[in-house]
Amino acid sequence: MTNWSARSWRDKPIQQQPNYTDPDQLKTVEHQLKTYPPLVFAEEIRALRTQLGRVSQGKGFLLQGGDCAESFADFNAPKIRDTFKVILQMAVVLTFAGSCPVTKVARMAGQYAKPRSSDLESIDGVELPSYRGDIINGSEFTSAARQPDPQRMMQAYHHSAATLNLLRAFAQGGLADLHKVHKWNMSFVAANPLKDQYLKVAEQIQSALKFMEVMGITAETNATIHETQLFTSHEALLLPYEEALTRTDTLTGLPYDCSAHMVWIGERTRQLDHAHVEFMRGIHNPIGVKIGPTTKPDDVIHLLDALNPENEMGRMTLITRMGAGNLADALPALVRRVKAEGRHVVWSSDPMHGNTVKAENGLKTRNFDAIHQELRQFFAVHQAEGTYPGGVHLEMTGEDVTECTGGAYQISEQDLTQRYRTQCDPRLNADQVLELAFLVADSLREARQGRG
Ligand SMILES: O=C[C@H](O)[C@H](O)COP(=O)(O)O
Ligand SMILES: C=C(OP(=O)(O)O)C(=O)O
Ligand SMILES: [Mn+2]
Repeated sequence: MTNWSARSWRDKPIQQQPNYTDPDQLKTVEHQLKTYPPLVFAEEIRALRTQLGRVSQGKGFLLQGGDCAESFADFNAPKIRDTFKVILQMAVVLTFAGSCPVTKVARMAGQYAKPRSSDLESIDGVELPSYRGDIINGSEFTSAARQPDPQRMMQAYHHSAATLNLLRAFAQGGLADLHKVHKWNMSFVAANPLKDQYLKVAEQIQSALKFMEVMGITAETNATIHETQLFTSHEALLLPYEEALTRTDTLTGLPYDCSAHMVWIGERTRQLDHAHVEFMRGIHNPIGVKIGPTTKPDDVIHLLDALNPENEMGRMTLITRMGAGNLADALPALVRRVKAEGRHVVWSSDPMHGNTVKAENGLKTRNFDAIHQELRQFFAVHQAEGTYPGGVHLEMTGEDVTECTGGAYQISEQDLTQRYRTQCDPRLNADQVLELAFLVADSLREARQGRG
């Protein structure tokens, strides 16, 4: 790797960073973080890369999801448990529909830094710096809270460590038992106003589980029924933090960003000659890049050249976030070019960020039908181009929030104020996530027809 170091990004232009006023305080925090244990182990990161390599070949599916922004205030076991549960519930439906392994990657245990459209927020004539995620500043609309504070990086580290600890316990300690997860899904279906739509798939899963049980494949005899593997991810936006957690793996001698298994570059910070691309090109994690509706085929190829010059499998996930109205026009040219050049990528769909609208009461929201439509179009484009729709990337929570409109419970714009709790963007609630899983089950089944 030519002229790369974990700090070489510092010589490049950079977007979306806080202005820390006390450079000594920042240095102290960075120094401290560099001495702390990594949050994840390089061998786990390689395991995820291997799985994503299989996904890129059409032999699996990627499910990535969680909060838009995790919050320090909302940091508790039920919240972590409920999001974990809903990721697993969705994964069971997709595993069955696709007849393939589903790689689960949470936007958790580190999703604390946010890029913003505007540097300033103004309320009733008062203007303050925008909230940029709990790792940077506070969301309360006061001048004190909005000051970026480097100490928040330490808090983010400790919150991430505790979250990971609980996720690992849930994944291995019995909460991921396939039968349990399926029972939750049956309860979801039974209570849902549109249950007739979802019942068929749920009953098919029920029969498959029954068949396995009769054949002697049970939680007692088979660990895969009882346990699962959940990886973590976040947008690697705050580079002083990511640099401090980048470590040289003793087994391979290669640098890994050990703040999470997978990290991604956002739509706003993926300029080729800027700091984020520079940082990401040198770490050996699997990485994602968000791809918006104005992206040109050349842009994608240049990004792949910079970030994956050896065209290694499992390294790159292209996360398209086009908007339901744009995807059918914008995606085919990108897919064709990547295919023509024989590049190995996982194509994943983020149907959230291109579908954000402002409700009449001023709250940011997204409509369930637009989200579903973008996903359907994503599958349709790949079907038409003979490429593989490899994953979905969702902003979601296990909580019963009212942030996205629509779905079987027909959340209206007026309902949004009831339980609007997000720190940043509107998330699908548990019911909406599962509905989406059942609705895309058919598209996934079709996409996977004839694949091993
Ligand atoms: O999560 C993504 C971005 O941070 C978010 O969509 C930006 O939102 P904004 O347009 O309110 O700044
Ligand atoms: C900031 C995000 O997305 P994008 O970069 O696609 O806007 C996000 O995933 O929260
Ligand atoms: Mn978001």
